[in-house]
Amino acid sequence: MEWLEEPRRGASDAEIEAYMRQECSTDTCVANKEGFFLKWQTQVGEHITSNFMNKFAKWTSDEDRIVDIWCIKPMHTLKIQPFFTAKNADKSVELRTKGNTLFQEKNEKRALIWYSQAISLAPHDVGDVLSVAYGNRSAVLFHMGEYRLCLEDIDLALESNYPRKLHFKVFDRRAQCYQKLRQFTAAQGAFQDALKALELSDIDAKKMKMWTNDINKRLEQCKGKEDNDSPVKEDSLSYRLFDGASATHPCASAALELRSSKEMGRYWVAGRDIPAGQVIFGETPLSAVLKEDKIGSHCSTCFKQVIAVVPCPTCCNVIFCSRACRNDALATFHPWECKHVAYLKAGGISHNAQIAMRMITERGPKFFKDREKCADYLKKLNLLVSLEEHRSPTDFFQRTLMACLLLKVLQRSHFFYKWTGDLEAEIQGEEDLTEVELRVGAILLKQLQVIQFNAHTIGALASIEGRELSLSNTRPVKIASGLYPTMSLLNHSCYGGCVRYYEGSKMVMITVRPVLKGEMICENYGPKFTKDEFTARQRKLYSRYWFRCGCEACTGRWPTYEHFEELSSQLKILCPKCLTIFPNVNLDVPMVKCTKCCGSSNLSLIMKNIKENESSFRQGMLLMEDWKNREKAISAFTEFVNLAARMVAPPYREMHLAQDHLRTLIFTRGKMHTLPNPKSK
Ligand SMILES: C[S@@+](CC[C@H](N)C(=O)[O-])C[C@H]1O[C@@H](n2cnc3c(N)ncnc32)[C@H](O)[C@@H]1O
Repeated sequence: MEWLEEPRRGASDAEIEAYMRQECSTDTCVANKEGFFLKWQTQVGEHITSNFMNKFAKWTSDEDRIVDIWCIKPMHTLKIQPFFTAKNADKSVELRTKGNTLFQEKNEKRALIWYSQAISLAPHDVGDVLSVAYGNRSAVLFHMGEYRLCLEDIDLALESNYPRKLHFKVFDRRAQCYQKLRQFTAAQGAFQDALKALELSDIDAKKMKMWTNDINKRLEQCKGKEDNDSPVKEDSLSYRLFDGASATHPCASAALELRSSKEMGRYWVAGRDIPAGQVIFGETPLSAVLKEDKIGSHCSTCFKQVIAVVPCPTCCNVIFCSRACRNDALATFHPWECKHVAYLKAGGISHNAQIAMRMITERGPKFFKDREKCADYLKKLNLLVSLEEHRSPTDFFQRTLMACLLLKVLQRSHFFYKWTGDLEAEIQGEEDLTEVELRVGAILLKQLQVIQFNAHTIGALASIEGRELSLSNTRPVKIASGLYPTMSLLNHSCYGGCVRYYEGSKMVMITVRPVLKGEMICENYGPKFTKDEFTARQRKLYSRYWFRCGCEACTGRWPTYEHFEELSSQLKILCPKCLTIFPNVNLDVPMVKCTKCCGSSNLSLIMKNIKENESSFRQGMLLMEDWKNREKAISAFTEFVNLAARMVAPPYREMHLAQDHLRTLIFTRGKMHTLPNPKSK
């Protein structure tokens, strides 16, 4: 196995780049080098001869690669273990009791945390540990004014065997939630239920009288009142695609066209002039997975920050924000991941490998048994670059081994067949791949290649708890990563033309400068010309995405912000008629003639317009200081950019600053998250 060694001092650029490329590629496969995967890779690698590698290097199909690696006997010595935090009734009761104390002390926020942990740890199939924890948490949520979440907890408590003698309490709470939500008909029904349930309680006569009076009083308050029947629709679309939807790619604007070239692969261009501030994509991911550090705080299905945890009935590894999201996960990906995700993480597998796994588990076993569906699915995957032809045999070896590990875990999760009760026989049998297993293995391998170059981070802006809401008090946070096949066809430019924000996992892409008809629309993959030097950008892009960037910022060697001052006196002024740069402008001569269209223009008038337009920029700067004025600031910067692009060619400092601000401001359109305040306990 020939892995490149870390280059020594004095190594050539080519040697450094080749090594960096190998390391970046490994990072997309293996996240934690201390995990067991790399050790297993070394052990298996010891059994690989140069003959084997020569043959392996020649394969052009992923199925052949899987078969080859699967046939290496020593790789089957790896024992796949279920590894997950199981339920614990005693611990759950202990945590609930702590929650009770905090609630009595009116520390609702902390009580909510303890109750949620009690719920996560409570067994789902025995006694009333779970239901009582839900019932208690519903009381906290009621006091916090979270009426919808309170209603959900009451349903969950009742679903999970809440003690009959206490039903009157949760029915009364349910009725009060409806009352607060101004749903008086439902409230009256629930108060009646509470009165009936009182008969099953074991409270003494005095308390019974008190409860009956209180419930009747509240019931009276609801009579004759009109229901508020316009519940807020949370998930309605808040954007409109510029020019409507494309006929071939419904999540893209009709103003976009797909082109391709040998050097650039496929890329999107503007089919007509597109101004700044327009929505050009709105796409839901093919699959997406939460980042590891968000698993305890965000919903594994919809990625929302969770207020009241709804757990998996079996493991304590993941959380959901609602029954709907939990049920969705249980009906799709989670049963196959539940007992092994923590094991895979211990192995050190990358986030990309987790996405590859999710792409299989989400679709479920039935899907992969259907040959035609799989062929269609592969066709879709094959539309995305995998740069197969540029991969080294060692890269393929590592990626194939990772696909085999994921396949082994799927086998152990009984993805392919039902549990037979004989573990030894099962493990033995699994060494011979069935047709479906081989198909899934090959798809896993393809996915691992594709995700490397096409995955997007799903991010949001987070405010800091207890601090005033302002841009300076927010931080961008990475929530998840996913695969967006249509948007993935956007190529990179160090001077990107569009930015994104997220509505849940839906990615919305907006132009931040005008793009003329026929021009390529690019996003920025990370290295920006304003912040990163040319050589660093080139190296990063080559190592991570395997291409040499030839964007205008690279070919023109545009300066970073740090060196902009030297440029300010050399604005590249454009002919207002044909947008060609006037060469050798002399500001002392009032009229200037365009070398392309031969039109004459008044230079001092153009300069005056440029200065006037900069007042929109300054207005944007003032507006963005106030959180409430974000949309107004977006409008001011957008107006500035649209006009500036017709007067001055980049690089133009204010233009790029405005685009940076637009990026931040547009990000605030997504759902805000909160980060704990480091100063509070
Ligand atoms: C997310 S894909 C973009 C779409 C891709 N061109 C295709 O045909 O599917 C990323 C890959 O596209 C290529 N790419 C992106 N930007 C490029 C650029 N500016 N010049 C050349 N190739 C680029 C690189 O191979 C990169 O790994």
